[in-house]
Amino acid sequence: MALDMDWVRAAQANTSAIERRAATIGTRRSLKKEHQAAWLLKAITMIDLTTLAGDDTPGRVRRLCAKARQPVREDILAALGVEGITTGAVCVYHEMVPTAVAALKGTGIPVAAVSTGFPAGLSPYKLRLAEIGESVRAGASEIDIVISRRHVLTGDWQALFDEVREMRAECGDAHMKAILATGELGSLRNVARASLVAMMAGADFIKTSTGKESVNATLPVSLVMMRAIRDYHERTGYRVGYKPAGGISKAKDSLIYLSLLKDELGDAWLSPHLFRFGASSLLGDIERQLEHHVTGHYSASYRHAMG
Ligand SMILES: O=C[C@H](O)COP(=O)(O)O
Repeated sequence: MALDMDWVRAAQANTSAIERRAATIGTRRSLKKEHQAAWLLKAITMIDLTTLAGDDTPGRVRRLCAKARQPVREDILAALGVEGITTGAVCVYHEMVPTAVAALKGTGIPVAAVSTGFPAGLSPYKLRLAEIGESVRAGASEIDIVISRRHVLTGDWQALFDEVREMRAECGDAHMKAILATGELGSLRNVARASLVAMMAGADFIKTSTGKESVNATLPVSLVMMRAIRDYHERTGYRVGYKPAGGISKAKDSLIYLSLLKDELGDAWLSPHLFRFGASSLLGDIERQLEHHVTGHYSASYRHAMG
């Protein structure tokens, strides 16, 4: 759609009310026993299993892909009466895309590539756009772009809109997740406005963080972004997905995010098509909790290594 500046300017965020609401989220619901196990299995299907490190190697990426195909030990799944679950996607840097695509061949698990000068988004604009096409041609079917934070910080919504729209066009058939890097946007009001502009420009998902900012996914930010998604759906009929990313490493936290998602956006969003966790180590803790559910014992976390 066109950039609707009246709508963008009208977006506000009452920080103290949002923080109060966020503080109660983890205290209101408690999932036990098989309900907890079922929600944790659901969470696994929504993980973008991620490795974004300078020392990534093909071997590490292949091990991560093996984990994406078989995220939980077979005996634990058998005891739960479940089979055939996988993570939502595997997320890597461009250079690792061909390795991940080959390792996931035939599984239907998509490969997501971080792009556009990730994480800072400050390389030459033309190169940032070209990077998207390179990753799509290498086989990535999901592209996680980073926005120029300065457009938000200077209130240049038109520049942000144009940038995201051009990036969306470069993605072609690939799904685009727009990383807002909320920890660098200065205020929750800016988060609300940037979320709206990214959706107006065609983002399929809005994502909190690269995982490299000093503050990554938080509950207050999630509340603001989910409400922007709800608002956008109510006004346009389009469902945009949500991806909190960075620092989500505990099974308990994943349940809190899913409960917030259900409260704010409803059951339609409880699917990998509309919700993902960007996380490198969350799966290990979830597997550990599932093992505890089945055996009554906790194993050491090193037994649930990711890569
Ligand atoms: O998008 C995903 C993040 O980079 C992962 O962050 P994490 O290593 O804190 O889980």
